[in-house]
Amino acid sequence: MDDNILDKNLKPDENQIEESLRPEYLNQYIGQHTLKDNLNVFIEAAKIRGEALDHVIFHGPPGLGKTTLSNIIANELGVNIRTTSGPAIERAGDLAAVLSSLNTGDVLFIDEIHRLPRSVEEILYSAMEDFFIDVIIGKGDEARSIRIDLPPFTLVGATTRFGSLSAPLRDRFGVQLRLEYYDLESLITIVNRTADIFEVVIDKESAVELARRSRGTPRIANRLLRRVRDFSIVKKEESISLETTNHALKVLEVDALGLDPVDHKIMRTIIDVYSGGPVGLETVAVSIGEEVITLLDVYEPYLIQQGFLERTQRGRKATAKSYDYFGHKDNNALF
Ligand SMILES: Nc1ncnc2c1ncn2[C@@H]1O[C@H](COP(=O)(O)OP(=O)(O)OP(=O)(O)O)[C@@H](O)[C@H]1O
Ligand SMILES: [Mg+2]
Repeated sequence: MDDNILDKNLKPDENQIEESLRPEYLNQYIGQHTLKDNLNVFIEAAKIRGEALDHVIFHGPPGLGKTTLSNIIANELGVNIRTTSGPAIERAGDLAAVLSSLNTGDVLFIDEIHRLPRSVEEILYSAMEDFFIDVIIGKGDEARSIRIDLPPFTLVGATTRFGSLSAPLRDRFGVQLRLEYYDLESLITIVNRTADIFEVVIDKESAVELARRSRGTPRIANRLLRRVRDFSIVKKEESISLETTNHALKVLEVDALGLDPVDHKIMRTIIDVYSGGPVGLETVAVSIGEEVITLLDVYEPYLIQQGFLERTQRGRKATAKSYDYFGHKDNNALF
């Protein structure tokens, strides 16, 4: 398949489509009820107090809505948002420049915040805690440090790897929110909402099927819907049928549980080659020719959540449930 449904790197046109699908306010945001309720209280309280919202960190697997929520925070507060990302900020000076351009109450969104270089991260400590930064001007004997005061602002961070954040950085986020995989009902609502925006009609059972096979992830639900829509258009359907949905998902190699060939390779390797484990994820990655990071961020969390994979001190293990599902000779039958 040339086009991986799970790919995190969006093509330019896809980027635009994602933008067009982003809910702008909290009341349009589907699912994640506990998180939403909490966030709503913090936002309302900040507005009543007339103060900047406490710093917020969103963490969880890709495509669940971290970037979307960061933008929603700025919209709800009625402030400007500056967006950057960990890998984009190479030097302390880059961050100092961004910070000193903020206005009172603004949101600074740092995506992939776990990838900030350490020297840059250290600048954030005083900025987050006491709203100032110390900047070194000049070199050698001439070097001196000057203090720049910052307006109160809200740092919003997003990460797929909460565990990789250093403790000092993590502790400076007063609000720490974890996104969970979406339940079926929320995903059905998301599929129907996206269908409305795309101006396509979809059968009820097709929406359920897409929701069921989208790995609890809105981004995947939206992508699958786009692909299925293409099949439906070619067949000149008035409404996306279940038959077309099933056919498209088969062609896209998405199995009945939303798992793809890489999931299958991971589990088959652990079961067949490593007798069910425990085996290090690095070893599995090498065996199947995928990057460890991809397995860690994208594949493993869902396999664990579905009860197929277990993380132990000595490595990953296949569960009894995974033997039931993946242990067949002919796994192609599952697609
Ligand atoms: N609760 C939701 N309701 C409707 N659409 C949603 C919801 N959450 C996310 N989406 C849609 O899913 C897509 C992916 O969301 P988003 O970009 O916010 O994910 P992310 O967590 O930032 O992912 P990544 O870790 O890859 O950066 C967006 O197009 C967004 O509109
Ligand atoms: Mg994002």
